[in-house]
Amino acid sequence: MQDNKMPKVQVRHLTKKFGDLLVLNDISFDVHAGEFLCIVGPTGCGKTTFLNSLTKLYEPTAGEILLDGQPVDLKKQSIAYIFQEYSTMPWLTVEENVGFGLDIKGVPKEKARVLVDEYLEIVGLTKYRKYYPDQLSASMLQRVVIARAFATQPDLLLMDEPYGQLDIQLRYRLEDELISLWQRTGTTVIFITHNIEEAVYLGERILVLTNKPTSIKQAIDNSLPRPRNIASPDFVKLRNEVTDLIKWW
Ligand SMILES: Nc1ncnc2c1ncn2[C@@H]1O[C@H](COP(=O)(O)OP(=O)(O)OP(=O)(O)O)[C@@H](O)[C@H]1O
Repeated sequence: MQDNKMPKVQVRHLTKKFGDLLVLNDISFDVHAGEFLCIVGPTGCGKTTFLNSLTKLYEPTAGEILLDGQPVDLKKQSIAYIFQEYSTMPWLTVEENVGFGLDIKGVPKEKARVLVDEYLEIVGLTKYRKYYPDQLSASMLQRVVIARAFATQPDLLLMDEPYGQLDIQLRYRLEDELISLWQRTGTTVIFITHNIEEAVYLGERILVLTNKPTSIKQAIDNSLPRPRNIASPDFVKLRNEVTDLIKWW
């Protein structure tokens, strides 16, 4: 049986060097099951290196990352990854794109069909299930990617600046949809962004990173009630606190 108190992710003394370049410098933190954690840090501080260490693309120079108390093993544990570039497959329809991760995981066809239907419905794409990516708008493409990630019911969802290129209105809408999916599914999410307002809008906790060699400058709890209002005095106060911590300029 799973220990409910055990953190979902345990990062212990994670250090990563490329040759002589020290990028991640002895980083330790936990992510709780079902938490939405935002990480903000300056350009080039090693956010992608951190995610690549989580997904085992890079071996840490020192330290370790545990998922559910075990060293990450992608054969047994699933990590979904959403980044800025739309990673839809142009030769597959919307429903095939959403089902792709389930196929890879070997989910039986009937169960996969039910999950695809459910997640298409949640993101409002049921009507477009037979469309191909080049027939969709930017927001619809992003919804396909989100539906595909959540449908696999991952142990952990990593998001790397997914809305960095989108216009602001669309970003707000997609952020709200993301929060409602997260609340509905209880998925553990690590969300990386340069955007302080986005981090305060989304995160239950915000890790602020330093410049390279990167360590954690501060972890800030964010218990602002949802839905959050970016113009409310409490929101602005917290956003200013995070901004003050980040003297990148
Ligand atoms: N495979 C690699 N080999 C050598 N150096 C690398 C490698 N990957 C990353 N680096 C270096 O590590 C540092 C951190 O890069 P990384 O891409 O992780 O930063 P980032 O915080 O994600 O950047 P950005 O904010 O631009 O997305 C950079 O100085 C980069 O040049």
